[in-house]
Amino acid sequence: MSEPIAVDGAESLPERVPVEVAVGVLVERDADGREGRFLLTSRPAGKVYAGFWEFPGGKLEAGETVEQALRRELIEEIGITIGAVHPWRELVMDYPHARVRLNFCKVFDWTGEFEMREAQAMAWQTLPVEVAPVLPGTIPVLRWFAEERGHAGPTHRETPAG
Ligand SMILES: Nc1nc2c([nH]c(=O)n2[C@@H]2O[C@H](COP(=O)(O)OP(=O)(O)OP(=O)(O)O)[C@@H](O)[C@H]2O)c(=O)[nH]1
Repeated sequence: MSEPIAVDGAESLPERVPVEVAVGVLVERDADGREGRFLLTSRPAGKVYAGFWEFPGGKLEAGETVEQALRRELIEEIGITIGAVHPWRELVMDYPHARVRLNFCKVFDWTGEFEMREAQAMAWQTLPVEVAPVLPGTIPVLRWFAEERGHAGPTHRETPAG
């Protein structure tokens, strides 16, 4: 797996055991199976990085697998029941507040109505992402999308438009 990515302020901290996080990358596909828009949600008020855009998900609870945590989090946070979970990539991020291992899973099928149960916002996006700012841990995912899709140029903006 790749080296951890450190956010400013985290470098001097001692080695920490990562907290496991299940992250859902919900992607729309067309009739030919080509991937299109993906879902970002904003972090709720009161959490670290409030207002930053990320992929929905959250920490594993004791005894849970990534898939179980993802199913639970997506019902709890955005009100949908997901179908098959496709493990995609892993990334360790060192934040000042925590070291996390992000277990990104693609999801192409879900049922239910989207309901932002933590008063977040949601946005279906393509590259380059229009919403800003995005969470540091989201930026590598946008790069992976760019590689998969042959997208050249910026993947996101640093500050909101306007
Ligand atoms: N959900 C999610 N978390 C991410 C992403 N990228 C990323 O670095 N993270 C980090 O992973 C951790 C996830 O924790 P969280 O606060 O969302 O999890 P949770 O819902 O279980 O939180 P809680 O402990 O407040 O109940 C945070 O440190 C967050 O900054 C992402 O794309 N999605």
